[in-house]
Amino acid sequence: MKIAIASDHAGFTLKSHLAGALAAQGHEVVDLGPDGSDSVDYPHYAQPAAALVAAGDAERGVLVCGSGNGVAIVANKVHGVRAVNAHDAEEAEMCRRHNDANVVTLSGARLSPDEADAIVAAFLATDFDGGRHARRVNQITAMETPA
Ligand SMILES: O=C(CO)[C@H](O)[C@H](O)[C@H](O)COP(=O)(O)O
Repeated sequence: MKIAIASDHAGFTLKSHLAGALAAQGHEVVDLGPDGSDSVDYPHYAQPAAALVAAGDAERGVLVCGSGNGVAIVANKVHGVRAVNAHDAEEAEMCRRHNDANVVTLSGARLSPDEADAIVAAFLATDFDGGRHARRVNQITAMETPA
């Protein structure tokens, strides 16, 4: 799977771990930075990664900041992106099954590498349930389209 990944300084260490782990699993990882842990502003990194997902140039996105909240807010500004800050594998599974989330965001401050691996694995492995959930996701998408 082609995966866009990005972070800020507070997510850099976990992002680097995940980029390596995902590549080792055979995924095509597009790392949009940053390249180090110097202080940066998360909108500058989260937006290009989310835009790649929205454009269909990456199937999923993985974003990391200190809390996971800032990058989620940014990603959800991009039309076509449904980003969820997942704290455990069950949340990651459910945001796929019910929300067709295409971006997962993570807390670099609170998650261990093993916890993050489990969240991302569930996020990538789980399909959308469709059905009544598709109707609701379509309602969200309609909100993005000017009348
Ligand atoms: O969590 C974040 C945004 O939601 C960021 O990664 C930062 O950790 C947070 O904004 C604090 O910023 P600082 O410049 O590292 O103090």
